Parts: sequence; C-alpha cells; structure tokens
Amino acid sequence: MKVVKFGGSSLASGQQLEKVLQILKDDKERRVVVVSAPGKRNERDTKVTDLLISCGEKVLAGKDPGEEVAQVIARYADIARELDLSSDIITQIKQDFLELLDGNKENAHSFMEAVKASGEDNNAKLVAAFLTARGLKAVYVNPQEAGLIVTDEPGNAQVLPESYDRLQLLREYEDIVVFPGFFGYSKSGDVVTFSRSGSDITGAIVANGVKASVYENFTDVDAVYTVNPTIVSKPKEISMLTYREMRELSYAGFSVFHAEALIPAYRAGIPVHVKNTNNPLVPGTKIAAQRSNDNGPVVGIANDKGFCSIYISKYLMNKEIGFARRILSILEEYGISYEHMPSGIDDLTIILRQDQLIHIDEGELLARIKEELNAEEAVIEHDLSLIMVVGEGMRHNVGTTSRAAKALAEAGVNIEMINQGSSEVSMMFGVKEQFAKKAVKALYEEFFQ
Ligand SMILES: Nc1ncnc2c1ncn2[C@@H]1O[C@H](COP(=O)(O)OP(=O)(O)O)[C@@H](O)[C@H]1O
Ligand SMILES: N[C@@H](CC(=O)OP(=O)(O)O)C(=O)O
Repeated sequence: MKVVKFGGSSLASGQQLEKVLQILKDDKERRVVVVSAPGKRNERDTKVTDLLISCGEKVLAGKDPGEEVAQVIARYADIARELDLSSDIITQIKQDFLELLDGNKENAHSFMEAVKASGEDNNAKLVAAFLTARGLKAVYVNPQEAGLIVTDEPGNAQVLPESYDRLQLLREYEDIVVFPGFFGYSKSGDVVTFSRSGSDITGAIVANGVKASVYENFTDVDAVYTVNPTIVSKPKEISMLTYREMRELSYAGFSVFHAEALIPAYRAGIPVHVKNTNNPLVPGTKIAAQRSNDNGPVVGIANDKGFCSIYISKYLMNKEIGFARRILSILEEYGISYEHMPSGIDDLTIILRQDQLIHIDEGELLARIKEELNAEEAVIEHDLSLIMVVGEGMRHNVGTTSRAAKALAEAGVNIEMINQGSSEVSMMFGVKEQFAKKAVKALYEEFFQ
C-alpha cells in the first residue's frame, strides 16, 4: 500500500486534478491520498490557505470578509466547473464554510484554526467526489474519525503517538481514502493545524500509521535539486538522499519537503519519494536510511533568512559552571528558543529566529544578560542568513570546510560564523542576508560545477 500526498500546486485547477486521477489509475497500490488546499495556479495567484487566513482575520476584526469568501468559493467552483462535476458539492462546501464563519468565535485561536483547516477539508471532499465521478471508488475520511490526534498548539501541532495505531485502520478501507492534510484534532476535539506546508507532515504520519511501502510526495518539480532552483537556474537533481540529509536541508530552506515530515516516515522505515505531478514518469528523488556514496562530499546546499545572533563575551567563560544554563533560562523567560549555539573559551553566540524578538525590548534583554552574567559584551546582530552545506560524504572527506570557506572568500562573502561538528552531515555558515544568494552560488560552483 502506498500513501500519496499531493501539494497545493498539484491541486490548483481542474487540469491538475486530471493528472492526479491518471497518477492514481497508473498504480493500484496508491490507496491513501493526502491532499492540500488548492495552491497557486501561477506566480501571481494566492493560495487558498492565505485567502482563508485573511478571511478569518477580517471576521475576527469585525470587517466584511465578502471578497475573500467569494474568492475561496470561486476556487472550488472553478475546479468543479472545469471537471464538469455536479454543483451539489460546491453548494455543500459553500454552506459549510458560511456556517463555520458564522459559528463560535469565543476562542479566536480555535476559530482561526478551523477556518485555515477548511481549505484542506473541503478540498478532500471535492477530490473524493471527482475521483468517484470518474469511476475510481474513493471516500473522504475525516482526521478525527481516523484518530489523528495532536497537541493543542495552534499552528504548530505535534502528533500524539496513539494516533499511529488508530490510523492503521485506514488499511481496511476498500475504497481509495482521501484524507485532508495540514490538521488533526486535539484530545478535546478542536481542530489544530500543523505549521505551514504541514500537509507533508500529515502524509508522513498516515504513511507510518498504515505502514505504507512508500510515501510518495507529489509536487511541481522533477526532483529535489542540489540547491533552491530560484537561486541557481536548472540546478543538478538529487536522485537519492538519506533522512538525515533531507531533514537538514528542509530545515535550512528546501521548502519542497517539510522538515518535520521526515521523522514519522523515518521511525517506521518508510522510504519517501518526491515526484512531479506534471511529469510523473521522471525518477524524482528517493529518501531512505542509507544511500550509496558516490557523488562527492556534498549533496545539497540550502539557505534560509530571518535569523539573528546574540554574541556574548566574558573572560574565562569556559571555567564558569552553569554559564550557558543561566543565559538560556533568561531566554526561556522571554519565551525565546534558539537554533544554534557555537562557543569558544571566552565567547558564545546564540543564533535564533529573528521574528521571536518582534515584541521584545532588545535593550532590556541585553542589559539583563550583561548584568546577571557579568558579561563584558552582549550584542545582537540582525538579518543573518544561514547556509547549510549538507552531505553524508563529508564525514569521510578531508578539506570540505576549507573548500567552502575558500569559495566564499573568493566571492567576497564575509563569513559571520561557522558551526561545524555538531552534526556529522552538515556545516553551517552565517552570512549577512544581502550576501546569501552570492554565497549559495559560489558554493554551488565549488561543489557541483
Ligand atoms: N532544493 C529544492 N529542490 C526543489 N524545489 C525546491 C528546492 N528548494 C525550494 N524549492 C521549491 O519548492 C517548491 C515545491 O514546494 P511547494 O511549493 O511547497 O509545493 P507543493 O505545492 O507541492 O506543496 C518548488 O516549486 C521550488 O520552488
Ligand atoms: N495549505 C497549507 C498546507 C500545505 O501543506 O500546503 P502546500 O502543500 O501547498 O505547501 C499551507 O499552505 O500551508
């Protein structure tokens, strides 16, 4: 049994749904289909999830959401019209959506979560109706009915382990199961969404639950490329990656596959296969526990922006017991999590996502660090990009760091920080955001050209 997930770009129009139908017809093992909400039809289009967020926010602010409501309904109606489906399904979607907007708003978070999740939920109903109309027996299954239970963290749900056993029952369905991505239900029965692009996570959880032979993730590119294709045009494709490599690359900006979607598949030893809905016969990229190591030390280079660093220096920091703990507990009080923490004998740098500081008085934070830790210096540097050079082969190859550093130096990119060693399969460079693209191009030239 295969679990297949189709992303928003694969479900953006009737024409795309025809491709999905063919893909399902081509392989009878494709028994569980996880769907996103309709995505962008072209560069200037808006994803249904983004329309839903604006719509929900307007409702909560007491403004008229008429335009967004019309746009959301029009997206489903256009698809149904293109596919010659009965108008009943759109009438139902519209009625449910208006009822939802009219419903209980006492808890603004719960309301927004339900509005966001409706994008996937209604699309799953539409896709099931379409497949059935074309002669494939298919049934919509609700995540609560199927037992996908998650933590109550709006926009950041985590699956609860008991879900896996319950989801196993999806194996028993005779019809193709169409399952909405992006959300589960809390123990108290509320809709809770995963982080953005989280339908990838649903797909991995369901694949684990039903112990699929493979989790196929259908998207709009032929493969996972060695570098983001919006930075380097037509980059080399990756045919095979390990879970660890993909996790590092997704975390650092390879948005093609969600970083949190690896663990459920990895835990059950289920291979992941990234494929193109628009070109399903090309081999795509396979992700598994091991791969043959014949392509040099580096497999991919990812970058992500929006980071900052807090640099702290204090003479003899290395001898002071509990120094890092005390800094981290100050950050904890402010509700700040950190990403990396490279350190030296007298210095320490904490790298974190910059958006966490939006509502924080940075001057006050630095003053506290200096005062409570008797630090000589504490400064924040903003607008950093992290570049992650990833490859299992780096463990066995000497000189990869110096090759990378030389390539950056020759491109005139100043390295603000390096973190190497904590992960065996990656090294990280911090650079100023304005140099990130130049840096990625230079590293690509060095390792792939
Ligand atoms: N290294 C990479 N390889 C392939 N695609 C990448 C990479 N980095 C970023 N992307 C982007 O990821 C996109 C696919 O992810 P996404 O838009 O979430 O698709 P979907 O709609 O299928 O969920 C691609 O169109 C591409 O622009
Ligand atoms: N629709 C949700 C979840 C998702 O996974 O979408 P996509 O497959 O289009 O990335 C979002 O936009 O975040």
